[in-house]
Amino acid sequence: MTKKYVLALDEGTSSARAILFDKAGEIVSIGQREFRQIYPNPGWVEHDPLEIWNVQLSAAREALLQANVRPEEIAAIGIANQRETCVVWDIATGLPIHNALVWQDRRTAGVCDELKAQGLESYVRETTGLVIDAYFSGTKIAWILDNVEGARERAERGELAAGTIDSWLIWNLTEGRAHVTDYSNASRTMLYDIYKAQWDDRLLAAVRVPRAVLPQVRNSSEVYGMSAAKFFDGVEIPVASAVGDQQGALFGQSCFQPGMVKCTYGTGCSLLMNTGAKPMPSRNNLLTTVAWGLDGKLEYALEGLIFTCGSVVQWLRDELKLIHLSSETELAARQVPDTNGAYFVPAFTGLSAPYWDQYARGALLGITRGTNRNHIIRAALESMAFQVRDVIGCMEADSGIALSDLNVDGGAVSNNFVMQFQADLLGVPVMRPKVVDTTARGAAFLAGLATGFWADQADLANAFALDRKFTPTMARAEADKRYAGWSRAVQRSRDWEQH
Ligand SMILES: Nc1ncnc2c1ncn2[C@@H]1O[C@H](COP(=O)(O)OP(=O)(O)O)[C@@H](O)[C@H]1O
Ligand SMILES: O=P(O)(O)OC[C@H](O)CO
Repeated sequence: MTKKYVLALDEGTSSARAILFDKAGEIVSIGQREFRQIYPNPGWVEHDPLEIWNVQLSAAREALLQANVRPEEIAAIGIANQRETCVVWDIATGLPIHNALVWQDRRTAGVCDELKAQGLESYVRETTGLVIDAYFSGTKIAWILDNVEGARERAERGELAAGTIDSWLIWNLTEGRAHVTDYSNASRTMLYDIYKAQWDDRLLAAVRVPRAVLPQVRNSSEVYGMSAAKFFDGVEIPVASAVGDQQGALFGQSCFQPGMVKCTYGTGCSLLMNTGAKPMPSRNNLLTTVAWGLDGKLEYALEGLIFTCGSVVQWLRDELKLIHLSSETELAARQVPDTNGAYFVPAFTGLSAPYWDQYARGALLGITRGTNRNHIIRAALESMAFQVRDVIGCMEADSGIALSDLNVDGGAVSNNFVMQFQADLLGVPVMRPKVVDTTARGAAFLAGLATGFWADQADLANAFALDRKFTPTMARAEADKRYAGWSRAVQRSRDWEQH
């Protein structure tokens, strides 16, 4: 039977999506399921790994059903995952020993302070390209081993497996036949030497993660195993890619050349600049990370990561109940010409790039008796764009490349107000593609390349089709004035949580 499609599993922070792509790189159908966000304590965020696996599988089946596609027609399955979120499970039963600790979870902030006190900061940066922060997986894996009775001993005996969500999904899809991850996901653990492409013994010892629990690190585009027959009507499908979702978006936007940048507005936001075959160290608190590994060769990226982006809108909806639907924010923001001097710093889980302040907390500043609902909604939306401007400034300084335009994607780019404000603030056009599910497209491309569905990257380089270009209209002086207010607001939110 001719293979007509690739199935991408996009396991994000808020939902699990499954998207079928055809040979032209166009979307054929989408299955999507949300899953529970679990907040056991302030600053703690968990997901139920079994729920993730179940919703991901049903999203995949839904995508097939919707388009009336038979499993035999699928060339490969690719995976793009929320990164850093980690699971520890029992090899014999395949059951998790604890909920997944999500990338947003701050419970290991104190451990990170200790690692800094041990003087490991420059070593971590020079080895992993990262800063020491609770965001990364390493200290989360150690926390689970230390807090589930008997787990550490069992881990040392090789009875447990740990991994990011890609590993967890591959393990389940292959029914335990593969315990693997890819270079891009490994590079988010704070345990992986991105220069030598191997787990780093000094960091494994310092963070206290036994090597035995870790997955084998493989190419981002490679067949890791076949999905078990029972999942797709008796048909086994090659599981052929794994990539961190942000890196997946870089690939899905066909940013294959050094200097190309994409910005994904999801729950969090991540800007990645392709820096080619050499890691580019940052002097401005950005991260150096693996973009992907192909045929044993690593390519790298510079990353500006923003913890809280689209989730401000979920917060307005679910906690403040200022809106019923995310899309209402656009209309509300347009009701007012500006925020009336208000700034919202969404440091719900501390501040990431370029501040890396674990103890910053959210702040609403500059409010007066005249501040209304629309001003607050507008300030929340503007915060996404201000944070992106923070990062772009650092990226330009590090790379010496001035941004000419910004390629965007992710769930929040449907908000035209945010996109226009972003263009105004940066003073460059914002380019929104027709396919904003670029994360999934990256995973599909990588899986399709591994199985010969697409011949090579050149086949994919022209896949970018523009939906809308947002051109800056705000005077530069006005944009700079508003940005200066943002910078002052950020300073007020810093080092708030007592520690
Ligand atoms: N119209 C909108 N305006 C602003 N934000 C939105 C809008 N629609 C969705 N979002 C935000 O986009 C995020 C979801 O984007 P998505 O790329 O699906 O995220 P993830 O991959 O993290 O699950 C949510 O945080 C949501 O609040
Ligand atoms: O789920 P997303 O798309 O917000 O992505 C989360 C990032 O991968 C976290 O590093």
